[in-house]
Amino acid sequence: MRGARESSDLLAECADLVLRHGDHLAVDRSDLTLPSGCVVAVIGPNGSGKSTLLQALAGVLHPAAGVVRVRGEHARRHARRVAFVMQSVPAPEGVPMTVNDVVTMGRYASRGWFAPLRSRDRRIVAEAMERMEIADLSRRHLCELSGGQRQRVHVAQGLAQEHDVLMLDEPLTGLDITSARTIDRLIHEEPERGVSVVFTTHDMAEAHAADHVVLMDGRVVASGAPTQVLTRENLERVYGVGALHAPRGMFLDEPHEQPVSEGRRRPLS
Ligand SMILES: Nc1ncnc2c1ncn2[C@@H]1O[C@H](COP(=O)(O)OP(=O)(O)OP(=O)(O)O)[C@@H](O)[C@H]1O
Repeated sequence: MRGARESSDLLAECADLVLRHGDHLAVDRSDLTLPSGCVVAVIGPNGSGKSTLLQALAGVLHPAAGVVRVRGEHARRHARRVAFVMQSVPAPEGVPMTVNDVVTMGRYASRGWFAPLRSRDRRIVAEAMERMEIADLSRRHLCELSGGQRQRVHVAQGLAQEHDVLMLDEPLTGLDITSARTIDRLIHEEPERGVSVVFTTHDMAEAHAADHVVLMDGRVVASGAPTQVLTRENLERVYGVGALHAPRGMFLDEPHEQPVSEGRRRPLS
């Protein structure tokens, strides 16, 4: 696989990728190249293969055909360096785990399950909780938290790993503005710390604010800068003509309108 960029600039390369869940074809033959050190948003309708693609990039789903490379390695080999936060994990009933316990589990990926925690591990856990603004909840049980608080706990668990890629499956879905803002800020801060971020979303404004967008519809339909991907033609092809009430600035190929995002970043406020 050879693109315009050198492999060192690339987060991921997929060639002739086919992804299945058992007999079900979820992602048909697709090629994809993702740049490193930036924010990648994966968008598309329900069932279009966004989560499935993320699972393959995270190395937890093996391709039925084709190759997925992350930082030049087979995705499975790179999986240890990926913090993967799944979509709305339910709180386990009757399991008395505190927020601190759950975030600390993030350390086991690199420390192993039985190695005693060192002060560095505790510091990393504390910092992850600070960043997700859940330090005051650290002694609360997971089942006592709201959905948004729980989502922040799971993101903090991902942050507590030694990761160079953060993958988040619909991290903002169903969240109140405080939780969404905290996670949104983190998504856009991570590249400054050398971490690449890939997340799935249904939020068009979040896609506009990303550095790179992948549009899915049972395969990769388009991939590139938001201005190249979020065009009227592409979005109508995937979501259907006239299916969307298009707010001002939704189609980035219509320059007479003011884009939702200006510059690299459009923080939630
Ligand atoms: N574990 C599974 N077993 C069988 N089929 C699955 C499984 N997970 C997903 N699928 C199917 O694979 C296809 C892609 O699903 P996927 O979850 O990747 O879509 P998505 O774009 O993330 O959807 P959503 O926006 O609704 O979360 C869908 O048709 C879905 O029904």
